[in-house]
Amino acid sequence: MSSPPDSAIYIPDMQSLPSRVRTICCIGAGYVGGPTCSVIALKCPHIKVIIVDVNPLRIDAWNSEKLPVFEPGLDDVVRRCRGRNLFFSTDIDAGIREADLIFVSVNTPTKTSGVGKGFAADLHYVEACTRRIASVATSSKIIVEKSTVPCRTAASMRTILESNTSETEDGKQITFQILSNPEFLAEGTAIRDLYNPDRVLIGSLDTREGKMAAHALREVYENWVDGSKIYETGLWSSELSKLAANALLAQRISSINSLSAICEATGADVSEVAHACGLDARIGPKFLKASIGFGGSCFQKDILNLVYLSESLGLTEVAAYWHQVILMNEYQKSRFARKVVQTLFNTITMKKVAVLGFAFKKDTGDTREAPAITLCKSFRQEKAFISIYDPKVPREQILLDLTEPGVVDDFEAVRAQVTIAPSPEEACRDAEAVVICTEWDEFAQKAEDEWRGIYATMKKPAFVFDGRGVVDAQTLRKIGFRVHTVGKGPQIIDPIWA
Ligand SMILES: NC(=O)c1ccc[n+]([C@@H]2O[C@H](COP(=O)([O-])OP(=O)(O)OC[C@H]3O[C@@H](n4cnc5c(N)ncnc54)[C@H](O)[C@@H]3O)[C@@H](O)[C@H]2O)c1
Ligand SMILES: O=c1ccn([C@@H]2O[C@H](COP(=O)(O)OP(=O)(O)O[C@H]3O[C@H](CO)[C@@H](O)[C@H](O)[C@H]3O)[C@@H](O)[C@H]2O)c(=O)[nH]1
Repeated sequence: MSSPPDSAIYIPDMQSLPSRVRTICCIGAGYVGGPTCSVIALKCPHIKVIIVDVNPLRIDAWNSEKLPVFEPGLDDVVRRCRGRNLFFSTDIDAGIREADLIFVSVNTPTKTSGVGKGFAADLHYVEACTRRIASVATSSKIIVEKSTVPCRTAASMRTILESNTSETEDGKQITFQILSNPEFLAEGTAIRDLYNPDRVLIGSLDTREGKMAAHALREVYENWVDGSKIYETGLWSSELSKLAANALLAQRISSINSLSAICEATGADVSEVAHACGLDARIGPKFLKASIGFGGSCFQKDILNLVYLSESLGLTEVAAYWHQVILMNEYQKSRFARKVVQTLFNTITMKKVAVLGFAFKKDTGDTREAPAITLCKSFRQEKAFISIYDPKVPREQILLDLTEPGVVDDFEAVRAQVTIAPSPEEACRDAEAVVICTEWDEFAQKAEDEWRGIYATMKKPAFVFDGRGVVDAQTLRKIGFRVHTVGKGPQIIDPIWA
């Protein structure tokens, strides 16, 4: 450390922040870090992008022909940049040292033990990255929170970084600026969303250095995003906006799903109700598709996080309000599972149930919080035989998802009860019911003849439970199927009109 000059207040000589970004390191090569930083590499050929991860298998896969994440368009992006200005590596320290700007894009799951268990975000991966950056950085850097984090996480990161800063070789103290830049991509449309985002949010401290750092990140995005779509806010607003956006989106789904229950009981049609409501420009048509419930790694986790934040702030009513969105989602899943059992004469024991689709939505192989898991687990409890077909989810992943952790011999029990079919036709052969859990195009576009073929191989009466509203119920009924579609009740003829 350089010694302070005599009789003067010691002000360390600070190494200024990089004003232009030349090298980016992304810590976390997952569903967000991989696609996001691959697109940055594609759109910014003058920037070197290094994506690092602790998981060597994941990095190997990113460096192979079979990427660890299935996402339409992603293969092409990676093929065009990998080895040019895009690199995947397990050498986290080298990546940190080389970068001017570091994205922290690690997982922030819900805590499973300790204080806040079941609600709060587990921030230990974020903290581990922050400490690693502090201990190995040899130059000033811009640190960007890409992970979804609770409001004020940047303050903790800042404290850790400032308590551990070192000096450059020529004795200048290195500095860090933290930005919040939450990611809004949805899986299945990630590349499209990244090419053409509704907005890019950059939160910074309201200081000269904070604004400079935000400007440097803005310049990266301006290589392909119109400047008017880049919205700069304070750090805490940016962090909270991410949780708020997911809570508002999920709330719409729980709202329409709650209405789907009323539709089923009255004979109203939820797709007509959604369309009628969505025609109001103030409501809008998107995100009003009734389903067996929302899944995915984000909605539930982020709302639980918001609930925990509200509780911690003593805002009990606010916490209860948002918690209801999750409770409604649980209700929707269990309501659908109950409907299957009730319709099949109150028992599915020893019956074969075909499940079409296991991913939490179409165009992804991701099964995190997939409603199909809840449904299949409840069919398992009813002692049904389950045959599952999904075009993208690997067999081992499905078996793992259906195994109860910590239950002795459950893996073998799952294998005895669950089969993974190579096609929808195979899954449905000899089944008593078909349950559609994911809206894959191949189910929606199945021709009448193909359904006829499926019908011929099933036990009779043959039932279809459409949890996504994707099949043409009338055509299927014509073939002979008995069809239940979420949000569509039996036509009740009121005696007045009969
Ligand atoms: N999945 C989505 O669609 C999505 C969208 C927007 C935001 N987010 C948020 O982005 C974050 C990442 O989500 P994801 O789906 O990419 O998670 P993920 O689990 O797919 O990827 C996270 C990666 O981080 C790695 N990692 C963890 N700790 C590390 C460390 N200390 N050093 C190096 N690597 C480490 C893990 O090995 C893993 O590969 C989460 O906070 C999530 O809420 C996710
Ligand atoms: O009208 C709808 C829309 C969606 N869903 C379901 O909701 C879940 C989530 O879908 P979606 O939001 O499209 O996918 P995610 O990849 O989870 O993306 C959400 O979560 C991400 C992670 O935070 C955010 O970045 C995205 O903006 C946000 O849409 C899926 O199970 C969908 O099937 C419905 O049931 N009805």
